[in-house]
Amino acid sequence: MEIRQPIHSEHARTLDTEGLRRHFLVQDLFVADQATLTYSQIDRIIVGGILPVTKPVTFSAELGKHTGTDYFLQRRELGLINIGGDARVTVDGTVYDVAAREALYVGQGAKELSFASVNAAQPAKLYFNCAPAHTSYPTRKVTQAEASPETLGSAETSNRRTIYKYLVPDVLPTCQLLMGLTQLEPGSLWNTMPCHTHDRRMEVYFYFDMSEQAVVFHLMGEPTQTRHLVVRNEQAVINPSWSMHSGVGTQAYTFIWGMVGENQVFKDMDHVPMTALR
Ligand SMILES: O=C[C@H](O)[C@@H](O)CC(=O)C(=O)O
Ligand SMILES: [Zn+2]
Repeated sequence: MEIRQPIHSEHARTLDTEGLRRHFLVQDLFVADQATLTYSQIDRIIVGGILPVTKPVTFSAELGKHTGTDYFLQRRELGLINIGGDARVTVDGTVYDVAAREALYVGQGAKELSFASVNAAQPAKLYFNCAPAHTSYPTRKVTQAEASPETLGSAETSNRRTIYKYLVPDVLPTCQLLMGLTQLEPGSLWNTMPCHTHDRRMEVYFYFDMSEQAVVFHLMGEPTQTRHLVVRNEQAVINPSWSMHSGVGTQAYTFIWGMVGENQVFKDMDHVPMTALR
């Protein structure tokens, strides 16, 4: 498990390209027959990917050492969204068939988890966020139709997109984790502009559905001290609470957002006036 320390906004201002990438960018999320995990000390979120190909992937007993618990989810909850082929996820003996663009919430206390691809030629790709939890809510699958889609933006401003809210209080209870997926329409390139912060929650963006040539210029930093990261397909960015988060691509793309922190009100955002951006 890779550990990322938290970072002060005054430190972040001083970083060059390599420094920004080292602290905020998560690369190589999907490795065949493995689970990759990056543990950020910002709200103690764990960001990861699971790519089962020739055999099911399980969480090793070693992981409990990192969390100081008997097993990985003893005091944690987990949310995943499948961006690959059909998956079969087994949680303490119960099998969940998780197709492309479906999500699975796994409640605190789940002991035995196994992640398999239904067809090795079209392996499942499970992107997940995992956060400390204080109680156990039921494990449940959420389909895209259940994820209260909301389309906003316009072609004129190149930001026409649909936000699918999978793991939000309107759909199911979680301790703190919120997760969803935003899909841009062809020809639209911008996400989350006009932009916002939410001092009460941190947020991770994971970009995918991109060709090898495509990049997203992910914008972050204090609104008066913006910086950018060049992000490629299937890479994630850790955005601290003080950071705005937005992006513009060379082509349309899709991204998964995940938030943890103080409250679960999706609309609780501090909108940044366009005139304030530097
Ligand atoms: O706090 C909420 C998150 O930043 C995202 O949901 C925003 C987003 O998907 C978008 O505007 O496209
Ligand atoms: Zn946000």
